Amino acid sequence: MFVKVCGITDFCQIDWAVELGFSAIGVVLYPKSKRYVTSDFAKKLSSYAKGKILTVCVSLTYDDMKDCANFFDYVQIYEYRKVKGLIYASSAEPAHRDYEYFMFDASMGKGIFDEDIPDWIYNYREKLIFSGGLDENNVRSVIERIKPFGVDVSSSVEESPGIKSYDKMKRFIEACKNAMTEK
Ligand SMILES: O=C(O)c1ccccc1NCC(=O)[C@H](O)[C@H](O)COP(=O)(O)O
Repeated sequence: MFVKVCGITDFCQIDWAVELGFSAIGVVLYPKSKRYVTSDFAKKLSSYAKGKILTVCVSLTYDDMKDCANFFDYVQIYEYRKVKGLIYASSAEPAHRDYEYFMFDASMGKGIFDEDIPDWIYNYREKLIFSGGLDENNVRSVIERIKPFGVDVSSSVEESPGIKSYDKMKRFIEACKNAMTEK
């Protein structure tokens, strides 16, 4: 299963993600985020990660990231744009199908899990990355119930705003792996 850890702000967090078996790291270019990194630093993180793990640059709009988008494997944005490697993120049903993946996300890094999961989401399973308030305790039921292509996490694997925790990342990925193997 595809598991992305978002809001990576340092090289050692990339090493942890690789060692623990995450599929992708996200780097946030939204200036108001507590996980914001500059475009120059985002490029350094991406070139450090290249070949070790998939890389995603994340912001609300493509304009926030356009000068470093080409350094990443995917771009995750909350608007629809015809761009290479699009992960289209929204909490509403997408009007287009022209994306690599659709991320269901109403949280935008706030750690909010909404129990009220819409029925239309099941139509998008094959390319669905489920996100928003996931943690080591609730991810299993999401995987079992929705059977998404992938999941994404940020807040619950942090020890303080913007700083990831190795132990929490480990417990989260283990919960994902257990959900996939212990059926
Ligand atoms: O992480 C942010 O600060 C952020 C800011 C603006 C847009 C998107 C952002 N994050 C996107 C992600 O992929 C998060 O991992 C996703 O929203 C889930 O976050 P969380 O609920 O904290 O696990």
